[in-house]
Amino acid sequence: MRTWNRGWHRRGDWAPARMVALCGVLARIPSSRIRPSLSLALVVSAPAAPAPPDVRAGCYPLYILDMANAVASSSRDRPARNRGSMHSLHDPTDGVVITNEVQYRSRSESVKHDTIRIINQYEFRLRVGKGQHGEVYLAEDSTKNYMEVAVKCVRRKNKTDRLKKLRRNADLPRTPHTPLVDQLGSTEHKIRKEIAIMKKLNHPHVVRLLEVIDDPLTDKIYMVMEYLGGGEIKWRTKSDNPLLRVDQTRRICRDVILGLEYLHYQGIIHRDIKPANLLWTADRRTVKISDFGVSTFSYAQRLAAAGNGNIKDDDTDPILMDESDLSKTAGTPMFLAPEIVYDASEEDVIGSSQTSPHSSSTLQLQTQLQTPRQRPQVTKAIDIWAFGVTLYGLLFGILPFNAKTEYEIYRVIRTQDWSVPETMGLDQLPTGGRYPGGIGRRPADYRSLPNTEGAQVMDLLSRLLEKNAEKRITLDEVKRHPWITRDLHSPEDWLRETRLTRYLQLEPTHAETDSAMSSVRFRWLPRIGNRIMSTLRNVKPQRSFRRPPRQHDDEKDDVGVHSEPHIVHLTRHQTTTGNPSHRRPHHGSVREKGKGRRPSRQELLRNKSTNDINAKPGKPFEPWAMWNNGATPGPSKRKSTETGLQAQARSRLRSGSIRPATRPPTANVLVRG
Ligand SMILES: Nc1ncnc2c1ncn2[C@@H]1O[C@H](COP(=O)(O)OP(=O)(O)OP(=O)(O)O)[C@@H](O)[C@H]1O
Repeated sequence: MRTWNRGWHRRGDWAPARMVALCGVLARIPSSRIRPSLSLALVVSAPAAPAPPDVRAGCYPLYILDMANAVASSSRDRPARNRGSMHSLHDPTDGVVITNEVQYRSRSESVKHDTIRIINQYEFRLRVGKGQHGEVYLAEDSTKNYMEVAVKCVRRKNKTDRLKKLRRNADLPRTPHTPLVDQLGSTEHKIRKEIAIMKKLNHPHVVRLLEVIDDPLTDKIYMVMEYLGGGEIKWRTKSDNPLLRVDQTRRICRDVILGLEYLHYQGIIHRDIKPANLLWTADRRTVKISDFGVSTFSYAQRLAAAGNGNIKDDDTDPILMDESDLSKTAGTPMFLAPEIVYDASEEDVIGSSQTSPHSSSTLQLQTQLQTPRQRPQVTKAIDIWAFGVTLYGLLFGILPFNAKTEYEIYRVIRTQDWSVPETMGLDQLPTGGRYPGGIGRRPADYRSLPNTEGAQVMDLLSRLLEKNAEKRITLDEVKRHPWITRDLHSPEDWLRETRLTRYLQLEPTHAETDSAMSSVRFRWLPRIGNRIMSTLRNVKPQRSFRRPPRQHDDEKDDVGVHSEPHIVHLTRHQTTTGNPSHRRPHHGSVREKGKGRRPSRQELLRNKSTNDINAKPGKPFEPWAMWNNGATPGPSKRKSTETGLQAQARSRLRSGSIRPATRPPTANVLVRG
């Protein structure tokens, strides 16, 4: 094996015939023996080899895995049982583990006589959600002290894919120019795009992808994510009244703004911001943006946000480069921005005099709404609109634009103004009416706004729900808006501590990824590992998207800079509380397995989010205190904010009924699906 490696490396060329011959040889070697060293060597020692047209999630480890799979899957009859050790790789660019081998097992539970499904190291507990494309399960990672994770199981192909394939001429030859959607089928393309997007993301207010289990021999792809135990944000009662207090809504908004700001910096337009895609952590202190199923990567936006020198190589991933999706109507109708549902046949200046059934009689709105003459560009501003619709929903328990049919909703979004009820939030604060500064007027300077909650939030809403995308408020302005910073002791501190650059400093350096890779991949093959790493370094030149020189950091910025992302998030929150006793010393790169200490569950729960920046020492922040004060449903109703299944999962986990005291590996049955 070593001789081959040396030979390829020295010659530097790559004859296809040699490749075919080699594949034939490799196919006869048990797959467990050829991974991962050979597959890696195949790629890195063949720099001239063109990337195959069906590069999937784009980053080279997947490409590598595809090559390995091409070889491995040629021996389709290999028994699953003989596969040997799991084949997992860390993607050095983002730390997400890519596993291209699935082992299905099951175990009967001694207590309830349930059968536990096990996929690789993940023990499946309960289904916590079901989306359009797949199901999401609560699972536990047996290799990480039974840490809870969410596993999204998605079928590669669905019925519509098959129908589409039948309609197309399936025998047309593939060329490098064949669109990826045609090569992969639209469902698989969507999953791979979602994965490629999620792999780029690492932020405290964005759900983190931990592992992708993608075995070409199975029809499902598994996305292992951090588990958000608090479930979706519940925002309205059955009778369409708000469920959240106004200050709770503001805290949620602050988290979402920070998450969105990061997404946009990464060039990602989420396209489906709505309460159902905002998930609470188990302690309900932090909200994270989830569901990137219809998200799009915009290279132009990434360039504009990050600057040329800061673009990573994986930003040119072919699956991400397809921006044609942007013009398509995707997302949830009531949250769509006017520029998405633009209709050129409509008059461009529309006089509307609509009043919603919820508006007060003093608010007979007469307004001239201008829609642009030309089809406006679809940009990240659509997320800001959707955020505005979300804010409206959280405040009032209803949505600003509604109608009976989808077509009618789009017309309302394009042409009509919105109105407001007299009160907002569960605490029924007065709104003061839709136009605090007079009908149609919006002060240029926030300081001229009346200093009331109602006047400020109306101003923010009217800037978010601005029909002309070019005039819509930017996220940076939203962050500084007086309603967003209203209850902060020091808005300047908050703005400084939540600066985007602070998260970007957490990007792993080459040294960290190198050590992470060598500890995971090449512990048993150091020489090959070193050679591969040095080749990779040449292939992926060092970029400037790294920590800026330390002398420019102020003291607060220093906190958490070297920590592993999950810990750093907490450190950032600890910093925001200003409580130095919570600060965690640096442990160096936690990516180096076994080094540094992982935080205990108690520590994780103790940490606070930006939400509670005002929490006073000794008085723990409790965003859900309202549930206990008698005016609102009692503690048991607290569970109403969880999905039924999540509540069920929680109580079963608490009672211990779904986790035996010991975990004997009884009756491991391989049930390949
Ligand atoms: N990381 C997570 N932690 C906890 N629950 C989750 C997580 N991710 C998703 N869920 C739950 O599963 C549900 C479905 O997940 P998701 O929205 O990602 O699936 P989907 O197929 O993309 O759905 P959609 O139809 O909205 O596109 C969510 O509404 C949420 O309740």
